[in-house]
Amino acid sequence: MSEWDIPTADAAPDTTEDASVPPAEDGASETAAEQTEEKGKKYDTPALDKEGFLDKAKAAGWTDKTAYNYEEFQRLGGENADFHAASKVYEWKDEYGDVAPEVPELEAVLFGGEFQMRKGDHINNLDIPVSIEGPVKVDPVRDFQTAGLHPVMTANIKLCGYTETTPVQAYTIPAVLQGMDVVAIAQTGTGKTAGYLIPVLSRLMGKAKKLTAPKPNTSDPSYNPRYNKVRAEPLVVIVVPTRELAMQVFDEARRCCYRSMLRPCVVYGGLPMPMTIDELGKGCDILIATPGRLCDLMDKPQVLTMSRVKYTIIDEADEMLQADWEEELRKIMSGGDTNEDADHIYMMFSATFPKGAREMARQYMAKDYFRIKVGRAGQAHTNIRQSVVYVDQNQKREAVFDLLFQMEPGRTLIFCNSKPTVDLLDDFLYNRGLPTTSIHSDRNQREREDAIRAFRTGKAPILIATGVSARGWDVAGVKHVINYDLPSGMYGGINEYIHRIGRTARIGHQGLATSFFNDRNEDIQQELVNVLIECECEVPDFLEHLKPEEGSKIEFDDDTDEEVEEEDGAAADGDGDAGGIAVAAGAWGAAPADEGADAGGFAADAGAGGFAADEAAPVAAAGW
Ligand SMILES: Nc1ncnc2c1ncn2[C@@H]1O[C@H](COP(=O)(O)OP(=O)(O)OP(=O)(O)O)[C@@H](O)[C@H]1O
Repeated sequence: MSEWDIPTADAAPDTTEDASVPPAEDGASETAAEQTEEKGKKYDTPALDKEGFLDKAKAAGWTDKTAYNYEEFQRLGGENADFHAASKVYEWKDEYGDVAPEVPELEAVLFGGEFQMRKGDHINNLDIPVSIEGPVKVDPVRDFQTAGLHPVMTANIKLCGYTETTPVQAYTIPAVLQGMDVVAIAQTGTGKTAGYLIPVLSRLMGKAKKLTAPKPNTSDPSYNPRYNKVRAEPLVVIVVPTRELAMQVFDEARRCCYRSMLRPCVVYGGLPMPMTIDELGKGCDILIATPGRLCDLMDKPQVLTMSRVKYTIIDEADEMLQADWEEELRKIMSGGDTNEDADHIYMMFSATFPKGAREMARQYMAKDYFRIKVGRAGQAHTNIRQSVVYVDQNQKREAVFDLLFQMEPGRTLIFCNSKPTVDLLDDFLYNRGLPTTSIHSDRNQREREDAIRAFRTGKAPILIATGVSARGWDVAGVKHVINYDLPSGMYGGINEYIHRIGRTARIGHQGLATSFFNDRNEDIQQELVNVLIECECEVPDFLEHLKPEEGSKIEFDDDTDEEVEEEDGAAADGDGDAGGIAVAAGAWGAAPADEGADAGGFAADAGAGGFAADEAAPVAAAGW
């Protein structure tokens, strides 16, 4: 095997025998045919019957395909069955002191799952220089034990198996503990969720008794949701753009809140409203929500009040700052009965943060908010081996079928740009004996939850999805992401590409991302080449002409902010103080710059709190 942890199949299947070239799906023009000959390959799949394809898939090591079980769906109550939102959380009783006892059964569910992600062997490849800007210096924390966290939180982190902070966590933890508004940008799969949950929840743990609203004892057998329910008065609101991400953040919050007084709840579209109201009625300190459902609930003051909220966190913030969500976001940030006191802290997180979104974010944040950027906004990392192959439009189905036999079977995520393409490709691969499932926004909530569960557990290791639904997904063991359709401009462009490929190679694992390119994708070809070069991946021959000249720098459209330069100028005219600290901190895990550096590996001396030797590096250079 190469230095990559991505095993290929022993031998690529022989696709030349019994070849029958499938007819073009649409009337391919002569030009397209010529281009296919020039750049792309014709995929000649053996003509097999259904059984033949099934045998081929099994021989390659793919598991049996399992049809979606509609009978089981009905048996479980169809749309009224229990949803992920009803998953068990720690039940706090009044008689506990500050720390509640362990509950081994729940602990096994929360922390012992075989499908929970553990950090991989290539975590050092995430050692990417961090730049920060803020009103005060922040000492990065390298390990959780010395981070000043509540003992219950430290214990929960240990149960999660986290030993060291990731670069983004190293700065978010102390910044939040100091009570600052935060914007953080860091690569996909680098622990941004824990980066906000850990410090926020830890900070609340010490004060929960004082701050939280009274909750009923739901573990009491006499608890009756009809009579005993309370109004939800969350202290923390976390807004995420998709239902699946909401469930995932809820799971991480369930782990972080274990043995604490804080009760997490999740609400999202597709959940029956009575069930949502019942769950909130059990008491809610940490509310994870999709924006539409949250706004609906804000209109029901007997169910939810935002008057106690101390922390509002917007995950996948650049997505949430788009015009489509403007109304909802405005309402969530300052509408209704939202607590607008100065003690309300706002945070935004994402792997991509285009300049326009960064400008918009500023209007919601405190004047002196803390900014953390790991590498460049929208940068991928080198644990993802990106490959771009030319595939003519009418060859894509055969190409993806062929590709699935080139790799050792493993969890594979295939992205298409439209819902009909997802459905058609799922049918096509399923009928060829492959264990597929699919997800998009036209599926009902039960189907969506089932599809994700089947993919997570490996029952259906090939998941076909539209890109939009996949932001933030964190599924252990995803070896391969395939962009069946590249996300050209109208489908989110290069930022969408970064989020999609980021479903593999998370937290120190490695993975492969293969993208099918053809003439329809010319609008992102330059940015794609830039990303390939930045991540030290091969640029294919047909894009070679877009490589920058030897010795010249890659230009990323988005990497400088005029607003920051303006801000610098303004500060210079004013009190001469640039409004705080703006530095390029050292590479994570880099060799200490001098003997005084701590073992944490920051490229500066410990006393300087991890700032790099070139501490005076201006913000503009850091690319804010
Ligand atoms: N310090 C840590 N050590 C080991 N694993 C961690 C650590 N922090 C987080 N993780 C795990 O890393 C995985 C990825 O984290 P997370 O989903 O928060 O990434 P992310 O940066 O939000 O990615 P994306 O931008 O794709 O949403 C999760 O499974 C999480 O449990």
